[in-house]
Amino acid sequence: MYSSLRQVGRIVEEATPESFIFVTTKQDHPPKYEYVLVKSREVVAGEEREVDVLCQVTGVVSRSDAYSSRLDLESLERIHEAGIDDANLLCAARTLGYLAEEDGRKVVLMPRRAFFPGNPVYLAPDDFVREFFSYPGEEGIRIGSLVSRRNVDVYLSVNGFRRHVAVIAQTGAGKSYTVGVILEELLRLGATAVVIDPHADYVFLSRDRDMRRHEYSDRVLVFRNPNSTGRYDPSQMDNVHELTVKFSDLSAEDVARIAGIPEKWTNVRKAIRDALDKLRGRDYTIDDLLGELEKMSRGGGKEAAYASSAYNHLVKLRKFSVFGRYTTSVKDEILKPGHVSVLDLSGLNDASQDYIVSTVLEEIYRLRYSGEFRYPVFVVVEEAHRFVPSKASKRSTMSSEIINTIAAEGRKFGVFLILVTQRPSKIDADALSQCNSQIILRITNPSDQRAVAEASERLGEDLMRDLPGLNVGEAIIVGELTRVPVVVKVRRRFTREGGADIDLVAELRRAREELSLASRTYRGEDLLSEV
Ligand SMILES: Nc1ncnc2c1ncn2[C@@H]1O[C@H](COP(=O)(O)OP(=O)(O)OP(=O)(O)O)[C@@H](O)[C@H]1O
Repeated sequence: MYSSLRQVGRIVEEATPESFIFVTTKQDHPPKYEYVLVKSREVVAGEEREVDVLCQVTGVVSRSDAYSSRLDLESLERIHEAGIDDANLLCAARTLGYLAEEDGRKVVLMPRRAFFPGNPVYLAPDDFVREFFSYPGEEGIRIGSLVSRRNVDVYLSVNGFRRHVAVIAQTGAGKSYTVGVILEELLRLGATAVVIDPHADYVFLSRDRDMRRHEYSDRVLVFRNPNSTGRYDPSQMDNVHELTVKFSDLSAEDVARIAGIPEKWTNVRKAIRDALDKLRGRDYTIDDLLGELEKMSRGGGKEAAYASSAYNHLVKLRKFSVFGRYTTSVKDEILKPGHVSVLDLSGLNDASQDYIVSTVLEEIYRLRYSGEFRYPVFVVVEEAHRFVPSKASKRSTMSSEIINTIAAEGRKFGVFLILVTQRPSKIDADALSQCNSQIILRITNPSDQRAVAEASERLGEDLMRDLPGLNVGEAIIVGELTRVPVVVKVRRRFTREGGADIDLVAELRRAREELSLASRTYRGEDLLSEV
């Protein structure tokens, strides 16, 4: 099938259908992550036939008997001078599978029969590798290229998003960048998506890297809360809308929670309830509630003290002008077919963000559940551990229930989650394990590595070991998004990032220029002369 198969080794010692080792050459050995091909005989559709099995190098070891660790340096030098070179090179490889057709679709099957010692190992041709990592036409989205072969593009299965996705990495490893690539592709496919964006990382999605509009600009909407700390000027951007919540829609419990009044402060909470009772039937604002509490605090006794305490907590909320006279409608404004809507929650306290996320997600779910919204919806939740925390953290949030519901039932109603987190050990294990696919970038923290391993059955020990060694923008992808686990260099974004690392050198240079501070480069001689 492949005219120019190049042999790079032979299988030695024990070999199983899952893994084997092969001896290769020192000059030209396949590096770690490289793809190799081994031929095997398997029963496919009732017939035994030869199949080409894709395998991946998981480790490379060189060994020598002559250069023994028991010898001293002089003896080793003598061996070297005598021109003895008995080192050989061994590669460990794991099997990824062979391609077969089932119901007109390409599937990857694992071989059942062992490979045999002595069998040749070939370098896998590019076209063979490509078949594993591509999907026909609109069935795939291009995420990047193979780390080990940059000329082989990697696509994710669009249908793989049906069973939710988790994007996990430590800070700065490239999570938001990767999600940006996915959103670009979803825009191209005309998908409807809502992005929960606590740090205004996605607000420039409508602009290219040079801040120019691109062909999908009109289909990116940004909902900016009045407290946003996002570094963008709405007047210079397209499709920026205000994100607000009608204060009088909040229950007494919601108000107390958002104001940070602990549940056990029942008397203070009651003061809020009493004040709200007096305002019922009116379209009141936070100032009206503060007015009522102030009146109550002027009376005598304990009630006045509780009202005063409630006042002092609530007055801090006033600065969150997100709570106004109008609730931005999910049905009529946020959820627009074929649009990506970014909810910029930056600058709000955790409880306000939590309230907004829970109400927005509940409404999205309702609209899909009832059939009122006819298209599938992708929901990106950045900082997911803050909205759906682990049970062990003993933190309760309003949004965890709806996120767990969507994680468990959403796929039946066409709501698909992309949970993004830098703390997998801090996110609810149930929600994480409902994400059938994981895109995992660099993680060095052992407890986070453990949490990832627990949530993903497909992340074998080999891949686990690779997590700390990934570079920025490199990801291991496992699950239904790909036919076989893959290590990818995520492609460049064409849209502009919102939360990219700042160029500190350039920023300091600008500060020096603006402050007219002289900059001086020290050379070695200068320093010596000063001493
Ligand atoms: N695939 C990539 N190609 C090029 N640059 C990348 C890639 N991925 C990430 N980067 C760069 O690395 C930096 C960190 O990326 P990003 O902001 O996505 O990380 P993060 O994991 O989301 O971090 P945080 O948790 O702090 O938000 C950015 O400056 C970004 O430009």
